[in-house]
Amino acid sequence: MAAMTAVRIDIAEKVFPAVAGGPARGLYHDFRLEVADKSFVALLGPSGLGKTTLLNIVAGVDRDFKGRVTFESKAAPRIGYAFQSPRLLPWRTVLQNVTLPLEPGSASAERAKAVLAEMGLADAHDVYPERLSLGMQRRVALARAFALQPDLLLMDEPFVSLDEQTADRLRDLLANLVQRHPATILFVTHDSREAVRLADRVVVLGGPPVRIEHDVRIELSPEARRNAGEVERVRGSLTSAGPALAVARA
Ligand SMILES: Nc1ncnc2c1ncn2[C@@H]1O[C@H](COP(=O)(O)OP(=O)(O)OP(=O)(O)O)[C@@H](O)[C@H]1O
Repeated sequence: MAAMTAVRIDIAEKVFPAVAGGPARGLYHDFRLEVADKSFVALLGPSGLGKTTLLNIVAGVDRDFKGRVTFESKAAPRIGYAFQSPRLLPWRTVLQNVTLPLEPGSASAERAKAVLAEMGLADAHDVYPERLSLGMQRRVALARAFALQPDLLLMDEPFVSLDEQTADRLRDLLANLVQRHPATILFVTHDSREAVRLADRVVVLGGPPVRIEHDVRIELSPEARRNAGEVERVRGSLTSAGPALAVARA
């Protein structure tokens, strides 16, 4: 049975108007992307192409475009957004940062504590963000995103500017979170290894205007995803695959 679609993105036109004598920037023209329910889709593409703009459009933060974003299940879905920087409130504790976007109540607090425990942060509830390493702050940001139980989770290079070991540990934590709490995820990255390691579908973008150059299904076991050689093999096939060709390997 075909997977249910969670989100249909249809951008007929997205242009940033000219500023200070520079040219207008036409980023999107007749762009379409359908995201299946509970799928983990990595969007891979060069810097400045328009990936963050796409997430902002899907999040409803940027409404200045022609087209529409349709959520199949709900008219008002809950959308989580994890950014390049963790964006924690410095005057709130770790637990307060995670509970803040949730509905007040003991169920929310318990859920926040449970996700923090999954992230190895059970002892850090009362700590203020400035006392945490960047890696730990990123873990809090992930806990905050998952505690929200979003219908759609948007992630914009959430592991950028970390050392490789810390980034890899966070990728493991994210993969474990997704296994336990299945979610529909749109994950922007420059890093094709990261895309293959985490996603079940990698959409390689080119342009401008942004177009889908390759759309590749990744069917790797959790063990294979932790195997650098296996990730490298699939990564190598990403851009050799024709448009909309599936690379499948159990
Ligand atoms: N508010 C804005 N006004 C004008 N131009 C903008 C605005 N926001 C982004 N841009 C331009 O649009 C282009 C796409 O930006 P965007 O941040 O979406 O790219 P990106 O693919 O996410 O890049 P990166 O991977 O470097 O984060 C860039 O050239 C950027 O300078």
